[in-house]
Amino acid sequence: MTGQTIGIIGAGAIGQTVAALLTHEPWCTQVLVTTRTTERARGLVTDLEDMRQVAASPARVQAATAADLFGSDALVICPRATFTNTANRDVRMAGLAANAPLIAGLARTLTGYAGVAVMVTNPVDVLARLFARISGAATYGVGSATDTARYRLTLAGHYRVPVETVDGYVIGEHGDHAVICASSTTVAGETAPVPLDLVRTELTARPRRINQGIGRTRCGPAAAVPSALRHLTGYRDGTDVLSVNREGVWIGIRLRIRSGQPTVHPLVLDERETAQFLAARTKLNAAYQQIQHHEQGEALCR
Ligand SMILES: NC(=O)c1ccc[n+]([C@@H]2O[C@H](COP(=O)([O-])OP(=O)(O)OC[C@H]3O[C@@H](n4cnc5c(N)ncnc54)[C@H](O)[C@@H]3O)[C@@H](O)[C@H]2O)c1
Repeated sequence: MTGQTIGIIGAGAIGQTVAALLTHEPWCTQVLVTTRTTERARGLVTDLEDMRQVAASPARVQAATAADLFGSDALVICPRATFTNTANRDVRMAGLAANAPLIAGLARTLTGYAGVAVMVTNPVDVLARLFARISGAATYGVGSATDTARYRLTLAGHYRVPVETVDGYVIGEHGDHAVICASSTTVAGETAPVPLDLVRTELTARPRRINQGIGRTRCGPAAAVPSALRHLTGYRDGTDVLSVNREGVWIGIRLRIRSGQPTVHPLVLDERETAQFLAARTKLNAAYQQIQHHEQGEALCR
């Protein structure tokens, strides 16, 4: 496989961290950065050039416009509209009204994009669907991978075992309707009781703790992006938990990705988990109805 060019839209906490991580990926030869102001994109590019020189990383970095990104192999979409999030529950869904027009405008600019698009902007499942519907691009949302990582860390802490010995997934919405797949979880190869209340509390507490401490979550979610791109660009085969189109609704599920081609790698769910997954689906579909009108409109950033 030849080196890949990755376009990043949005140079905030996530975009900056993703860009820095990508420059260390052996398969990534170029990173294009576009954000709301040219000054911000240039600032990030200059900082990354310095890093590249110090760290001898292979990827070149360049500021770009959204329209320049047509030539890239994959896109990372992580802008955030300016709004104050005052929600205590369903925190990610609170970005729906503000971020939907932004994502719709970008999708119109990138209509016909032939590469893979990875959505990060929240609510990620709903906005991945919006971007895919308008642009026509193969679009995947990242979110459940971070939930899965947090789940494994929590269980490992609870059982006082190395995290590598925990095998279990969080699917569904990246948000309050996340589905903890407790019935299929194993610890050191054995099924183990999952303290669901503790896990739910920690899935909420971890991002809150990060936000209170450093303003924005960045490293964990950003790391999920190169992990997904490694698989989606065909550099390496692997398993991921991504938000994809399941009968019209984008929702987090486990995928096996071989030679860049994802197939659903289903998890066996018990009755409660199945009901929760269906509830998540219903919620995500209802949220999409609120922003579906953005499928009509004008392009941004051309
Ligand atoms: N899916 C996940 O797991 C996950 C995790 C963390 C954050 N997020 C989401 O990612 C998004 C970004 O978060 P952040 O902390 O980096 O935000 P941020 O506020 O730090 O940065 C947002 C960036 O978007 C840029 N921007 C705004 N409008 C733009 C436009 N029209 N075109 C290009 N760039 C534009 C801004 O200039 C800014 O650089 C948020 O929606 C956040 O909720 C998702």
